Amino acid sequence: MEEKQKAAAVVGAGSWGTALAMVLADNGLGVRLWSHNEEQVKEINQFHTNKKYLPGIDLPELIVGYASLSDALANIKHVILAVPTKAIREVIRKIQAVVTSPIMITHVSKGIEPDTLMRISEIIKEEMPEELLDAVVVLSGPSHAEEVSLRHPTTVAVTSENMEAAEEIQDLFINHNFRVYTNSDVIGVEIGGALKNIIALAVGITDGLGYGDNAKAALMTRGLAEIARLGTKMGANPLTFSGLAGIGDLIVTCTSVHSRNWRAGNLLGKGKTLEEVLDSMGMVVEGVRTTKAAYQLAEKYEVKMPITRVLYDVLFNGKNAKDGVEVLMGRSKTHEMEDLVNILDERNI
Ligand SMILES: NC(=O)C1=CN([C@@H]2O[C@H](COP(=O)(O)OP(=O)(O)OC[C@H]3O[C@@H](n4cnc5c(N)ncnc54)[C@H](OP(=O)(O)O)[C@@H]3O)[C@@H](O)[C@H]2O)C=CC1
Ligand SMILES: O=C(CO)COP(=O)(O)O
Repeated sequence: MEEKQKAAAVVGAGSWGTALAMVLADNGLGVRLWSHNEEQVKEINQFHTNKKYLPGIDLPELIVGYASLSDALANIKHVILAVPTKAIREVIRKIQAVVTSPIMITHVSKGIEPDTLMRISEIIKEEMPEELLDAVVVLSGPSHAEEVSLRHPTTVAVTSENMEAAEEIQDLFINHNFRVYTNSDVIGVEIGGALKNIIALAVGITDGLGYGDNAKAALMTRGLAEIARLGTKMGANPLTFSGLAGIGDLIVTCTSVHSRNWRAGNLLGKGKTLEEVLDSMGMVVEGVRTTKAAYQLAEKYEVKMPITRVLYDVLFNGKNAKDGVEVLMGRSKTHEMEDLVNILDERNI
């Protein structure tokens, strides 16, 4: 039975929200799992499953499905926000309309809003009245829901402008299967988590084209270089990109069969259109919108992001994927580290 002081709410019952609800339930918390889909709520409460998003997994009984957001959030301090980036604003507006006392929001989504170029923590702070927001925490890192739900060893990082809040969330989630580190670099953690999806799409494409591991390693390494260049120019700590939210998440997303971004890229590389691919996925492929946002960020911050630019042309301007690889391989010769070193010099790091 849920005790009021030992409960948390997870908003969004997709694969990640449900897997994280399981971690919290394993830690003894009553978890209110909100979904906008009433049928799914019934399934969670009647059968303790969420078959569409985590097939074959039995959910702990401490997880209770809620169709009413105000009931789910009543007397709750900890809210875990687990919807795709494009739904964040809409859902935050719904949350702020029903909460009456301050909440701590932990967001676990990986994206950047195109056009506004805002990170998710910035959107949350813009939409939530200050008096209702205790703190915003970000949880990110190499963590496929499918493996977390099987209680396989997983590591993530949490960050916040309020490090006491980040430590509170570390305590809430950490257990023997799910190890949580703190990191004080909010920009780096959010940029690393969002932009690795672009590179996973690109790796999926080259795998789909039949290129091998050399191409994969090249995209991952040079992809991390361009993520680090942009992130550092935006104010991130460059070391964050060698951590869980940087290289860690890049590795898992570019190499795992679970990755929706890699799978979508793979289908594109095999000749499917973007529309066909997105229709067939049934789950969010964050990297597509993030490619647009990162392309705009590269323009704004005047940072070289060749992989992002080529992927943008493949996704949105009809460029042939093989020609895109030609463009990347045919660029004028350059130094491996010089651009990042120049950015570090500009920032006196
Ligand atoms: N899956 C994973 O392993 C991981 C995912 N993430 C990140 O977590 C975020 C969520 O991803 P994930 O759970 O995988 O996505 P899924 O596609 O698995 O699920 C998304 C969930 O959000 C719901 N949703 C979509 N739009 C709205 C809306 N407007 N209002 C309310 N609910 C909505 C969906 O409902 P419906 O069923 O009706 O579509 C679904 O329940 C993404 O940013 C992703 O990058 C981060 C780490 C790991
Ligand atoms: O972020 C993830 C793993 O850390 C999930 O990646 P996908 O969205 O590509 O499945």
